[in-house]
Amino acid sequence: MRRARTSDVRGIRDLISPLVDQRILLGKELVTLFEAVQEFRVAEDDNGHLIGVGALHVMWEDLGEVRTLAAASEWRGRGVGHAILDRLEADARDLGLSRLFCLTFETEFFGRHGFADMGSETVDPAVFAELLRSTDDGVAEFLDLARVKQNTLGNTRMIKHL
Ligand SMILES: CC(=O)SCCNC(=O)CCNC(=O)[C@H](O)C(C)(C)COP(=O)(O)OP(=O)(O)OC[C@H]1O[C@@H](n2cnc3c(N)ncnc32)[C@H](O)[C@@H]1OP(=O)(O)O
Repeated sequence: MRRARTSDVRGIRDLISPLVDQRILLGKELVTLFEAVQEFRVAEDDNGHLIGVGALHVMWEDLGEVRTLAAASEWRGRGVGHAILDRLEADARDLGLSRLFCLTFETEFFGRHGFADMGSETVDPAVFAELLRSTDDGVAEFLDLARVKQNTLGNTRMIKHL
């Protein structure tokens, strides 16, 4: 497990692209992945092939989002996802975050990691107003804004208090 490098970005795109086609993950342009490379952790096998990815995006002083978490299909059920999520949580604590959001179909997997349906949990009105200034879709999903309803449909908005 290590931080991603720019040379990983095409591999990250290839690992997630079948999941994007299945509408499990949101599609990201290559330029967006390069811009976000510092957010990514990658897991690799003994030969240096990518077997899992995951990203942590900071949204506010205390609040972050787990994004684009995926294990290569032939590696699922072998602990890769849990290891990456543990690492992202440690990164979140190091950054001073105390709440982690995610939007997912994988409610059992995240539930076993201490995430729970966030229901109507939100932020105080002053912070809400500040977050509304963001153009980031993940922030809009956290706020449950109408403009991203097509992304949130069928997914569960989950949160973990660190
Ligand atoms: C915010 C978002 O990114 S949401 C999108 C989430 N990603 C997706 O839906 C993409 C498609 N799915 C995936 O890529 C994967 O299924 C993930 C990322 C959800 C899970 O990754 P995996 O590597 O398969 O999970 P992992 O193997 O760690 O855990 C699954 C089960 O495998 C079992 N397992 C087998 N070996 C091990 C091991 N060595 N260590 C831990 N768990 C293990 C456990 O029983 C675990 O069950 P648990 O969740 O009850 O603990």
